[in-house]
Amino acid sequence: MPAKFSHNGPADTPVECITDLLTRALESSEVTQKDEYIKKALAISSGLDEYTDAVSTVPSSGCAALIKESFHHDWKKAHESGGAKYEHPTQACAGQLEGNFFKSLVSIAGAKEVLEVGMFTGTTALAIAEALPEDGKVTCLEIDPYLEGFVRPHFQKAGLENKLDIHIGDAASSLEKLAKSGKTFDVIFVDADKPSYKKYYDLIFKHNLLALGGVLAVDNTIFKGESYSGQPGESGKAIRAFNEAVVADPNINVVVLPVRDGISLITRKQNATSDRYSLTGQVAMVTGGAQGLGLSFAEALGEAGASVAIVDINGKKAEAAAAHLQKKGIRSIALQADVTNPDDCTRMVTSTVEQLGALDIALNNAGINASSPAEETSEKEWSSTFSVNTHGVFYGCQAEARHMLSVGRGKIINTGSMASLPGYVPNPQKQAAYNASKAAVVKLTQSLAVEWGARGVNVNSISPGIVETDLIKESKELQPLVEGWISRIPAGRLCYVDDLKAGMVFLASRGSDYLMGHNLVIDGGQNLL
Ligand SMILES: C[S@@+](CC[C@H](N)C(=O)[O-])C[C@H]1O[C@@H](n2cnc3c(N)ncnc32)[C@H](O)[C@@H]1O
Repeated sequence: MPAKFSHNGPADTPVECITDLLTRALESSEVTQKDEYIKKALAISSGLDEYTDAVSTVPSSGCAALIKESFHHDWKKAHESGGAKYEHPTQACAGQLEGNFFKSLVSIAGAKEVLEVGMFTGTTALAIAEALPEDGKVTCLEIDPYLEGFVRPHFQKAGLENKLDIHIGDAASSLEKLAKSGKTFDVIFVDADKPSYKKYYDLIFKHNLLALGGVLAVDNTIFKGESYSGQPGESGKAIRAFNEAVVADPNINVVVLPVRDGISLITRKQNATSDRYSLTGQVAMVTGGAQGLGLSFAEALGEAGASVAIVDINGKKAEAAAAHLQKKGIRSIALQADVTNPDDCTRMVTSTVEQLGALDIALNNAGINASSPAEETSEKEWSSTFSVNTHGVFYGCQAEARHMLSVGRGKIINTGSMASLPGYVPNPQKQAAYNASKAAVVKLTQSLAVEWGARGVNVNSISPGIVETDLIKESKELQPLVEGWISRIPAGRLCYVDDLKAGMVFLASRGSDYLMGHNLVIDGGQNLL
């Protein structure tokens, strides 16, 4: 009797053919026939790994040498002589096919940062390094210090040492340390002690170590069949529990591929709308971020998951603001820069990239607001207003775009003002220079959006209404104006900072990918009356 399969047809895969042959062998009472079935089944199973290796790309000479050395190293002696922590089994080396698999995965994912949990002799790490771009890195976590000495010379020989970062120690504490550094990874490969898999999985997602759109690959998730058949040992049981927990996680998609001992590919669900507003793993920079609206915007970006560089002309205040964000658990740095100086703008971008690893979001928010009757406005007030509010925004955009265009993505947001709107002029405040400088910001935003949009860089602006700040609450000159303003605001009140924060996150997130050159006016409807 042939075996029965869920598709109701004849055996269709190597495993089904083996199953069919063994079923026939079991049921056959004729010894020669039984042997014949078993031999055929054996030929299929024993030839599979060799065949898949043979018809997949030949590994580089560096990878081939490392695999060979991993299989032939005297691990018993290495352990007994006090070198290696354990007597590693040779089969711990994932081998040629997995090296090939990860090489392809890294290329398909366009990965730059890869994390391997459980390095052993680094054969997969080396294949990954070969596939990474020049500035890519494979970070390897390994508990046995002996293996670092084994692996490094091979990377050196391949000229790839600059792409290797090894952390020796228990993987769980290394993951905690990496999380503190704010790093995220495009591909993570978990292949260490099986009983700790669930712990590693929880740490990876708790600390957002997997970049948005990244892939987590977990090895040995079929675990010699123990995951679904027979009496599993400690590791088999752990893998069973791990697989059950992963498939029940509503936030991810998982597929278990029967590649060698099973590789699970796990990705975050991409269809949740809320995912599009997450800034997890991204790096933002906010000019004029040390106080007021700039600091609130920086807070909003940090609360949505971004690391934040606070840039301000006042370095001390920038440091205090960064410390304030750090206390809230937001990874933050402070940079002193004068946005009216193009060199400072270039430096704030390079320092952010150097210290935080990227620049995904830039908010050009530094601005000044002076008032005077137009007929009396001094040349100094006029030029300083334009110098900070308009020239500073342009120099910022320019420096930011040079970086963002080179990586093909980025979000630039400029702080405009309700005062920029064509049909509205703030009244009775006399601030012609300010109004004109902010109108220029909006036109600049539209122009840059048109120039850079197709190259992956979104440029938009945000124009807040009259925000209820301490300055307004405490100013004797402004207080009498509040009632008049409110009478012309359909929302019936001044704007709260919280009214603006979500708008800022929207402009910074993938949620606004199709929004270009838009001036997001959040003014309670004031410009309509
Ligand atoms: C299966 S091997 C890794 C094979 C490797 N990924 C490859 O592709 O060839 C497992 C490795 O995990 C390491 N390991 C085991 N427990 C660990 C732990 N708690 N923290 C870090 N590494 C650990 C072992 O020393 C061993 O080198």
